[in-house]
Amino acid sequence: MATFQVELKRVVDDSYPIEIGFDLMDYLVEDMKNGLLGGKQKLAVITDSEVEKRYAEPIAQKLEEAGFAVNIFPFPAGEKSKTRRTKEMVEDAMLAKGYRRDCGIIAVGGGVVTDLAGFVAGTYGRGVPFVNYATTLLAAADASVGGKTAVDTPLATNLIGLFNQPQKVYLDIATWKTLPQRQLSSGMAETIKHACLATKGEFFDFLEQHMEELLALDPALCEHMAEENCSIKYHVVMKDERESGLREVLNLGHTVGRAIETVSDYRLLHGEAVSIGMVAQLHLSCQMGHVTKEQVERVVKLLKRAGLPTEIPEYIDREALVKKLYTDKKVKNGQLRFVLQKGIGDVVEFPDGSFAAPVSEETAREIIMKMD
Ligand SMILES: NC(=O)c1ccc[n+]([C@@H]2O[C@H](COP(=O)([O-])OP(=O)(O)OC[C@H]3O[C@@H](n4cnc5c(N)ncnc54)[C@H](O)[C@@H]3O)[C@@H](O)[C@H]2O)c1
Ligand SMILES: O=C(O)C(=O)C[C@@H](O)[C@H](O)[C@H](O)COP(=O)(O)O
Ligand SMILES: [Zn+2]
Repeated sequence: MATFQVELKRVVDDSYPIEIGFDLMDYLVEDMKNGLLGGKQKLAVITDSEVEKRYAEPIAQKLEEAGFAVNIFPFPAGEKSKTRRTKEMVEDAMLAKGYRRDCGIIAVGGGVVTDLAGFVAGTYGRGVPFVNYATTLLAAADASVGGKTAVDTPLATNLIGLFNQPQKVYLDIATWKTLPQRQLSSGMAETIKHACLATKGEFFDFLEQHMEELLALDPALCEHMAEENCSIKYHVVMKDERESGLREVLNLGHTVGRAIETVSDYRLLHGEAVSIGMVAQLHLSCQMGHVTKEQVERVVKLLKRAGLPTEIPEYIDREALVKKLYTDKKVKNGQLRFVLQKGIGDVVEFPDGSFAAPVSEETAREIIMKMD
């Protein structure tokens, strides 16, 4: 018998910039000309059917004019496309067009596109570089930053994927003007989540003061919101990229949120599901003495003003919802775990340094059954 030790102490610098502003396509092209994505000349623009004409085509055209070889790989818009099947289809289309390891990927779209394209990038030819060009509030607030990439399976969302950081992220606020109101509200759920878990209430106060103006896309206010969202998210990611502890705070509202998203068969958008999940965690946090009834009401009121649901829809089978909670990635040794809000703008940290509380199935069921 012999034992060898393969020493692979890799020092990786995965740092990257995030550009926030209006109409950022020309900046992307300039960056590409200056060697972003390692100077790769063959580029795959991955997008969805709704975003293709408006944003992916102009980006592809500008890149072609700058001398790059570009093809667009679109898939049908919507969460139901975030699957292994779609990933395979995109990959096969890229293979057929001669894309090999010497290519780069540009994800143009919302969170479904950035999650899927980032996953494709992580496995294509064992990994090629990519950038995210976010075109929804939700992707700008959350999905395009932090390197969680994944696809859904019939069992639940995001079960297959990898941590894979982009080379750069562009948050183009100008794209929000074509977003349907329901999608804008969906992005507002992750924004309110951020306000509930960080900045000690400052960001929450801002959202309370300006919700209607934000939904009406006031430019300066939207820019501030985008910057706050981004700053909250990347500061957490910088401290705990692979979710060994602190990053779990970004999962506030997602224990019930992700479960209800699947049980609704995606009738609920991600942010809508998170909104209902936020209400569930608020009830739990209140029951455990971490938030007051008034604070629960304050958050629920803001979610409603953002156009978000705060009640479990009638068509949801609540017992199925309780079972689905076990697909959550925070589950440890079969134990459900919830991130809990502490007042407004903070979360509960436990003495062992963890950020998710063990919660019995009975307690989780009680909360879910009691909710409106
Ligand atoms: N990786 C992460 O950290 C993270 C964080 C939060 C959410 N997510 C994931 O993000 C996804 C939700 O993202 P989403 O809400 O952006 O969904 P999405 O990508 O499906 O976009 C929503 C809809 O808006 C359309 N659209 C996109 N940009 C548009 C624009 N500018 N104008 C008009 N229509 C536009 C899309 O075609 C789609 O129909 C979920 O799959 C969720 O799991 C990931
Ligand atoms: O970035 C994170 O970490 C998050 O948890 C952000 C969430 O808003 C996002 O929905 C994420 O995709 C959820 O991940 P999962 O690990 O619960 O599947
Ligand atoms: Zn989310």
